Amino acid sequence: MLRLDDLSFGYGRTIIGGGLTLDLARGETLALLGPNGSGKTTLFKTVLGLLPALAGRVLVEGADSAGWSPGQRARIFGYVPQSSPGFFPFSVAEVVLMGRTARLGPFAAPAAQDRAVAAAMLERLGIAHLAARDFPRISGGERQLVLIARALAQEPAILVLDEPTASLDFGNQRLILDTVRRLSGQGLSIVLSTHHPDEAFAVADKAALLRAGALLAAGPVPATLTEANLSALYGVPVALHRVGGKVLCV
Ligand SMILES: Nc1ncnc2c1ncn2[C@@H]1O[C@H](COP(=O)(O)OP(=O)(O)OP(=O)(O)O)[C@@H](O)[C@H]1O
Repeated sequence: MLRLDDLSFGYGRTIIGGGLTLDLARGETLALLGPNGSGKTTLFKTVLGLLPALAGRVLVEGADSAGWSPGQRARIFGYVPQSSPGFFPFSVAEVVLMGRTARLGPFAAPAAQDRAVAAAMLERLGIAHLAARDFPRISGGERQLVLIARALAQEPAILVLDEPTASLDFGNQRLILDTVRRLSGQGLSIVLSTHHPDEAFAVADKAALLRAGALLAAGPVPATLTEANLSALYGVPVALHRVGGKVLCV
């Protein structure tokens, strides 16, 4: 579905990272981990086409995405950026409907079909009851679900989530992770960044460890999220404990 082929990324002439080769199949979830400033968001923006690749390629089902229009990209990639306060002065239903913009022609207004898709995405995420609520007045966890619904309203093949659980309480973190798991089970490919290896163990099939813009390790979670790799990534001793079928990172 998605292949990063020897990709370099950065801002203008400033290279933040390079030499990345990664693969993501349909329905797979990839967790990207790395210290602050290691280049996770810059990499995401490059994959999404918000920044041009400085070298290498972003391939979607074998096709190089370099020349794609924003509309073409929006039909492949749904993006939920790092959490932001509830600044949209709109209802939840309107925020989700905005996700249909990429599917509309120039100057076209949303049609009944677009409203139906938006409503279906609210249902899919279990938040249909919030439709009429003011987006700025719902909880942080609910807002994150609404933003995921908005990205899904684009009907993308790949969902990119930048630290989707940051600033959420424990229960809402769980809610978002369960949602990620469910969506990948429905065939969506998902790339997410996180500062919590536990989360990668909980939801991801693959992990990529980014240190100073370079891949320290990448591959299936059990082989990649090892004590040695995580200790090297974060520069502190990391121990993994298995408790009730889950892996906890200490
Ligand atoms: N617009 C920009 N121009 C130049 N450099 C930038 C720009 N935005 C970010 N950087 C730099 O790029 C590097 C990587 O930043 P990035 O935000 O991609 O890291 P990150 O891994 O997502 O960090 P965090 O975990 O803290 O969110 C940092 O050194 C940052 O200062």
